[in-house]
Amino acid sequence: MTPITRPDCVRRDDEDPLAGFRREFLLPEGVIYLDGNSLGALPAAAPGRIARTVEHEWGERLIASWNDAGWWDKPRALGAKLAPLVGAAPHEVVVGDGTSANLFKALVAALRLNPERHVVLGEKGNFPTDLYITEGVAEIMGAVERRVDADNRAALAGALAAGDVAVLLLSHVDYRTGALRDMAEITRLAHANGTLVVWDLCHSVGALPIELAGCGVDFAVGCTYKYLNAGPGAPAFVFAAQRHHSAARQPLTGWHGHARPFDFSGEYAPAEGASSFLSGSQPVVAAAALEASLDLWQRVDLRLLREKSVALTELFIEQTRSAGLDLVTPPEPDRRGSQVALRHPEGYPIVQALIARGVVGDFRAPDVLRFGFAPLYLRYADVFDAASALVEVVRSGQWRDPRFAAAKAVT
Ligand SMILES: Cc1ncc(COP(=O)(O)O)c(C=O)c1O
Ligand SMILES: Nc1c(O)cccc1C(=O)C[C@H](N)C(=O)O
Repeated sequence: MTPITRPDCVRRDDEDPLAGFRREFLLPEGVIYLDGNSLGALPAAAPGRIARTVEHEWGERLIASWNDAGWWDKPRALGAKLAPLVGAAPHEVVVGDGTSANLFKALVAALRLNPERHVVLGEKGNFPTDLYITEGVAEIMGAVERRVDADNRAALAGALAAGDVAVLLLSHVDYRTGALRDMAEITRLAHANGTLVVWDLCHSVGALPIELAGCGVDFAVGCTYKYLNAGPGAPAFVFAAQRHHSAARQPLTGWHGHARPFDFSGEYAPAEGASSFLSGSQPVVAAAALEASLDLWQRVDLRLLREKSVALTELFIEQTRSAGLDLVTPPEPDRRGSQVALRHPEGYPIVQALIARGVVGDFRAPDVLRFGFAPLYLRYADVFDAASALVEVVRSGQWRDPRFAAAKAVT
């Protein structure tokens, strides 16, 4: 195979149908940002949208904005905008609260829908908040928590076949390895065993097309600050399948999830659709950034996004092969999300040395170097340069410089 050159990559950028989206993000000069799987870049439209919300809607229009600016309905309006990105109907998704809180609500709702069963099946090595929330839910609900290797189909099938699993919680894409799970097949397997499924979409939404309704998923949650670029701590979302709307009962029954909140009634009555998953007042200013981002996402062809994502990850894997690091991410493109994870015992200083050169990836203990590929603002030439930098840092031993072994950063 002829080696790929930088001019080849520049040519691919020239032909890239998604190339124009890069201009819709504000990116620092001289930085190749491969951490959009942790915190996405800033959409150029977001600062203006936030300023309008603050200065006009809040500053001038004050309380009237709950109605006039659509603040009250924002969780539903944003849910409807997000719905096509996850293959759901508009009324099956609401935006609000954080991923952890929504996980809590979805897991309790699922347990209540399957009262004869008492096990919550999670996955070994899932993102810690998923594990901790599951533990908390199990304790409160008098349920039992079990964990399985989500990438071992026989183990998963065996755990489900036990016949006592009320709900299965899995990440669609693993935050550390980047492994993509077969949502359709696993959901089918769970249902065949009488188990409901909650999918965590944090690392797949905005990275690839998702078909929640098509796969028959029961519930799903996800954040909006990674590939969806809504900013740090941006409101999350929750999906509840239409068929569960009448029976599902989430536990944080606040007034924003009430059927008639302005009756100020003393009794709770759930709102229709996924709206019943809302609890209290939502962060309207933060929602403005998400709205700016989702407006941009309405124009994204998810098939092209996935094609480019696969091409970028392929390119990075190919071009870093000579560095000799172990590939943690599945080599088959259809089994990975939009990230590449590599293993090296000195991963931390290697990532720091790369950051010093303007290539921003991250490190996850104990030894994983993670690189996220956001197809809307990354160019093929960026990926080529980042891969060359990694190979050079590893080969030259530059990472041994004592300044790269400094105290570990929080992210
Ligand atoms: C799989 C997964 N779930 C949940 C979260 C975060 O939850 P929260 O948005 O509540 O901090 C993350 C990342 O922070 C994650 O990677
Ligand atoms: N949500 C984060 C935060 O509030 C602080 C720092 C990092 C994050 C992250 O999103 C981490 C990310 N989920 C990960 O996959 O590691």
